[in-house]
Amino acid sequence: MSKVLVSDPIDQAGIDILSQVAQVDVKTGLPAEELVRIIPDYDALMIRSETRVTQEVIAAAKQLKIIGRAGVGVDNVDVPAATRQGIVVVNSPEGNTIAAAEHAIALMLSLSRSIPDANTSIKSGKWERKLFVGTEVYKKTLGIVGLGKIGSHVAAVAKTMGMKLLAFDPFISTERAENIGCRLVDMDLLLREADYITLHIPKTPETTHLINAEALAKMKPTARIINCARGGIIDEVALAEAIKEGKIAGAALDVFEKEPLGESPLCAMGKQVILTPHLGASTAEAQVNVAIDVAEQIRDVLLGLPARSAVNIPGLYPDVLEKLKPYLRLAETLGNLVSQLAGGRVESLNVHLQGELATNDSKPIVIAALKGLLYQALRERVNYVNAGIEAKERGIRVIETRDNAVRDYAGSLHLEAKGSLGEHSVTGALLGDGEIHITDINDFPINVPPTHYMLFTLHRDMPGIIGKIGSLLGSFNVNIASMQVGRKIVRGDAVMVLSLDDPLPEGVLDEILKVPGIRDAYTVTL
Ligand SMILES: NC(=O)C1=CN([C@@H]2O[C@H](COP(=O)(O)OP(=O)(O)OC[C@H]3O[C@@H](n4cnc5c(N)ncnc54)[C@H](O)[C@@H]3O)[C@@H](O)[C@H]2O)C=CC1
Ligand SMILES: O=C(O)CCC(=O)C(=O)O
Repeated sequence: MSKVLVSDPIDQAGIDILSQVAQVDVKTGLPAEELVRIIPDYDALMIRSETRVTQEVIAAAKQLKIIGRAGVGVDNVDVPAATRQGIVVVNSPEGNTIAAAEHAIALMLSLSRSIPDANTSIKSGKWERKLFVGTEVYKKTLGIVGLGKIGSHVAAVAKTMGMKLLAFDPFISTERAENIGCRLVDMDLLLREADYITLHIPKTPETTHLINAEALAKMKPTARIINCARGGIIDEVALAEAIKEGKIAGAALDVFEKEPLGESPLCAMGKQVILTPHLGASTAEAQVNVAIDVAEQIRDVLLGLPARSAVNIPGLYPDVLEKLKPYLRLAETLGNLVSQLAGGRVESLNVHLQGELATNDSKPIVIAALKGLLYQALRERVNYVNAGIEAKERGIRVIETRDNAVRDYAGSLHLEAKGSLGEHSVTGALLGDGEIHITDINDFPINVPPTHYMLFTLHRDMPGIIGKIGSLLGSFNVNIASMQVGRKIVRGDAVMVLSLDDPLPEGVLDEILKVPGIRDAYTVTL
């Protein structure tokens, strides 16, 4: 039975799903060295934001197949190291969107009405009404940095509160921003015009200290900033300084450069600063959502199925994935077949997508073909995560061509491998019921389903040759399940494809190659 380690607090709904397929060990608050010590035992790791999955943890995780982050940000996981090791990293891109957006709005309103300090004041027996006169957000300008899932929901809520909306996001169109009710502007203008700024971007090298002393100096002295995205996007030292010097009016932070926060100049500041301990996703609803979302993906991967929100393999929406699944099987089978025909080192792979396959996102199909192509070399070590990297590291050039005209099948796939021992090609398609058929080998038309043991010959089309091969196999007690011949002209070159019930015993291939008229023969195991 598979083993899953849950190293951060996760809702029981997720544990229940994992328990259907695995032994689940919940061990939270593990010191780093303890995680490194026990991780070799586990097939899957489920975390939130506390556990740091470093290169050292990944190097020790010899049988880990998947890391599930019950949340959005995967900055606590060394994703490149996981990818190199073929470990899928999944997250829950939408499970906590509403929670994080509502927390940002709550912080904005708390800042404008000093709610935390007013609460502390009254509970200490005071009645300080004058001290807590606030400002309204109505008709004020909100600058949203990052108009993705959370930023868009913040926009929708802020709009209904009568706020004017500016947005900075270099990766979305003006039209999309306008549909959400935002004016897309550059960062400089947003900093200068906004009364409130809220950050909803990932932490990347480009966004680290995006809000530094220089940016803070551009803001209005009455402006306030909210960070519910990632610590480190704001330079905390520069922020404390800017508030102290009256360059801006205040800030609310849920995330910090170092978590837990510990000592910080921000802690000593009054009602202008509100701090929460990374609570953006901490609602009952969001925790159930992310736990279920990620646990289902871990369960699927442990059962050998693809994950719907993997961050280090081509991302696919579930409905697209469902439609592509049979084609992924086709691509993998053909990749495996063509690598066995090629026999030696493959230098380039031409992937030609035909018909409806050409209209889909082709990246997963190419990855599946590479996974199949590398299977003989890497066996279980190759997967959807590392197939692209492994192919690149082996210097395999991948050429992709496409033709969306529909021919004999709704969609078909043609793979052409060039390598140290020559050139080979295979074409395959799906029948109506999803069954895979090989429709072409080295440009000879055939029509056979792939089977576990197969024999392919290239020979001269001449009387008696089929009988001779049949008798030869019979003499070695190899049973033929089906046989088909493909040729272009009568008595020219031809291919023969045999599905066998048994593997070919050693030495039989040499005997086949001695049969007059046989030019080449290949055994294939799929
Ligand atoms: N405080 C908390 O507990 C939570 C924090 N988060 C964080 O919130 C952030 C946003 O999450 P989502 O909206 O789900 O992500 P998303 O991927 O839907 O949106 C991110 C947006 O940022 C934009 N962006 C990327 N680089 C940018 C740049 N340099 N300048 C401006 N825009 C840029 C992207 O185009 C995208 O539209 C993430 O950092 C996530 O980790 C998410 C959930 C909970
Ligand atoms: O797991 C958490 O509580 C943090 C959520 C978060 O920061 C995220 O989803 O990016």
